[in-house]
Amino acid sequence: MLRLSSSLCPFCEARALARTFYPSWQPSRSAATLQKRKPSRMILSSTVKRGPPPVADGGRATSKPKSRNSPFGGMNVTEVPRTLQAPSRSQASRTERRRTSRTQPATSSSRRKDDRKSKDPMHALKMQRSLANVSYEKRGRIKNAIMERDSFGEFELLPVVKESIPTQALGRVTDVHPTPVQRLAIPALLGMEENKPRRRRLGRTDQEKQMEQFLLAAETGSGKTLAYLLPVIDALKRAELAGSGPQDRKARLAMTSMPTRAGKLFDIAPPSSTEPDEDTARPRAIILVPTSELVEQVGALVKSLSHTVKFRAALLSSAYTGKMIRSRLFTTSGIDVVVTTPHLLHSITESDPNVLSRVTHLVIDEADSLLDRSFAPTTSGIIDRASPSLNQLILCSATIPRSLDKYLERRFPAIKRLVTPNLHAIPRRVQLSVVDIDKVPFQGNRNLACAQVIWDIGKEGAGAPEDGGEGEPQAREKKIVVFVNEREKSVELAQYLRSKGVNALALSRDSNERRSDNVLASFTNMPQLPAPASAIAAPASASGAGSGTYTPNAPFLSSINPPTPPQQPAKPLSPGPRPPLPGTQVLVTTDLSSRGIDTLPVKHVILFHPPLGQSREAREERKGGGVGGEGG
Ligand SMILES: Nc1ncnc2c1ncn2[C@@H]1O[C@H](COP(=O)(O)OP(=O)(O)OP(=O)(O)O)[C@@H](O)[C@H]1O
Repeated sequence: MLRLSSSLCPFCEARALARTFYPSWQPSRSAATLQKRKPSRMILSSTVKRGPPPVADGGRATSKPKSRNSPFGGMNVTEVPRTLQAPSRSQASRTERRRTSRTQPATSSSRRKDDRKSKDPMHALKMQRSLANVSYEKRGRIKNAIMERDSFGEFELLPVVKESIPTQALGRVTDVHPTPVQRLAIPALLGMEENKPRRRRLGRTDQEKQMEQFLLAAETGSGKTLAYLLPVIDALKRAELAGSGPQDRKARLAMTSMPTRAGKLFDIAPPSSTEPDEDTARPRAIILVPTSELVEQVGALVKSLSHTVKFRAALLSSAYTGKMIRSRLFTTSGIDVVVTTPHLLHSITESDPNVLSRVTHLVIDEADSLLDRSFAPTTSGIIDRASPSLNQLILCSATIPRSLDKYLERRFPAIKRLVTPNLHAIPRRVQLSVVDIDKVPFQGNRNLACAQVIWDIGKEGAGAPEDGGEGEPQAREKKIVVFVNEREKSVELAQYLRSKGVNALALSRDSNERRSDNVLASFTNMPQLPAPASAIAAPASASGAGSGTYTPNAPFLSSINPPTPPQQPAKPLSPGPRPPLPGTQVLVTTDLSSRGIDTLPVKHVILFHPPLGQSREAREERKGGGVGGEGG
C-alpha cells in the first residue's frame, strides 16, 4: 500500500507523481497505493533513474549511490530509499538481473512471475518503465532555453490575446508569468523559432506535409491548456483579420463531396431548410478531450477568453441533449472553436463530414489517453478527416508512454516534441507511503487498509483547518480521492467505507452519483489553495519526495477496530456502522475522474489498486476477454 501526502503547489504538482505512475490519470496533491504483491504491466523505466554503470574495483563491482542533492535528486525513484527499505546488496543485484532477464529469452514465464512476486515488493512502482525516456542532457538544454522567457509580453501574441491573459485566463493569479511548458510551447506554436532550419516533414500525404505537428509534453497541472490555447486563438484571430484563404475553400469543396453515412449516435443533422453558410457548424479549431467533465473544464477557459478576444466557442459533450448539441453547432452566428470528445465528434462527422472541412487547428488534449488502444481508432479517424485543412495538429499530454512514443514514431515521425524538463518527474514535495496490506494488522484486507488510511488522514490535525487558514467549514473539509481499477469496485468500496463511518461517494461511468453535480464539484470547485499540506506520514526528506512504508496509527486503528491485546494482530473489521469520521470527504472513483480534472482541494490520493496504466475502456475491453478483476 502506498500513501502519498504532499504540500501544495500552484499547479497541483502532487498529482504528477500519481500520474507518473499511472499515465492515464492525474490525481491531486498526495497519493497512496494499497499494494499487493502482484505483478503489474506498468513498470518504471529502467533507464530513467539508472545511473552510470557500476565501476569494477579490484574485481568487485561498486556502484556509487546517486546524490539526492542534484536538481533531479528526488525524481524517478523506483525503489523505497535504502534507509527505509534497507535492501541488501544481493537484492539489488537480483533486481538488476531481473531487468536483464527481460531482454533475454525466458526459460519459464511462470517462474519469472513468481520471482517478481516474491522478491520485488515495489514492482508496482516500476511502472515508469512504460514511459519514454527523456535524457538529462535534453532536459538541461530545454531548461536553459526557456529560462529567459519569463513574461507573456515576450510572445508574439496579438495585443488583445495578451491582455486577456491576466484578466480572463489567469484572473486569480496575482503574479502572472508563463510556466515552463508555456515558455516552451507558445513561441514554437507561434512560429517564433521559424528562423531555425525546419525539420524534415515526412507526412503521408501532400496535405499532411504542410501540416505542422507538435507534441506538448509536460507534467500534470503545468498549464498546458493555456500553452496551446493562446497560440491557437491567436492564429484564429489573425486568420480572421486576413480573411479565409483559398486553401480553406479547396479543402471544403473536397470534404463536401464526402458521402454521409448512417448509423450515428446522435441525430445532429442540420435543419433541412437551412443552407449551411460559411461559419455554421464549420469550426476552425477543435479541442478534443477524453471526458465530458474535461469538456467543461477546458471549455470554461475557452469561453472566458472568448469574451474579450471575441470568438465563438461551443462545448459539446454527451452531458448535453442532442437538441442542445445541434443548436450550439448549427447556430446561425457561426462557430470558431469547439471543445468536445472524440466519440461525439465522430458521431457528428458521420452525419455531417463538413464539420471538419475548415478546421485549421486540431488539439488532442490528454493524447496519452486519446491515442491509447481504446480511443486511437476514433481519434486517428478524426485526424485523417481533418488533415486536408489542418495547419497545426497539437498533441498534448502529461506523459509519453512508450505506446504513444511508438505511435508517434510510426504515424507522425516529423512531430516536433516540446518536452519540459520535469516531464515524468516526481514532485519533490510529494510524500509517498506504501502500505503492505499482507502484514499485521490488515492481513490482506485491502478494504480495511484503505479505511484505516482514511481515518488516519481524517484524524490528522482534526479540528484545525487543513490549510491553516480560515474559511467555510466545507472548504476546510479534507478531500481524499481513492482510485480503483474497476468501476464495480468503486461502488463496493464506497459502501464499505460508509459502513466504517467515512463520508464516501462512488463516481464511475455508470454510478448513479455521476450525474450529481455536487459529487465532483466539491472536489474541484475550490479556489487555489496557497498553503502547504500538512505532513501525514513521515516528513519529506530534505532531499526530495518523501517515501516510506506506512505504519498504521494505532489509536486511529483502534477507533475503527476493536482494541486488541498488545502483540496481537488486529482483527479485520467486521461490517457494521461506525461513528462517523468528521470533516473528511472521500471520492472513490476510476480513472474517469483522473484525466486532467483539476482537483485542487484534494491533497490526499490513495491508489487502492496498483494502476494498470491503461485507460478504463481498454481495461474493460480486456476484462471482456477474461483478464479483468481487481488487479494489483
Ligand atoms: N502561467 C500561469 N500562472 C499561474 N497559473 C497558471 C498558469 N497557467 C496555468 N495556470 C493554472 O494552472 C492550473 C492547471 O492548468 P492546466 O489545467 O492547464 O494544466 P495541465 O498541464 O493541462 O494539467 P493536466 O495535465 O492535468 O491536464 C489551472 O488552474 C490554471 O489556471
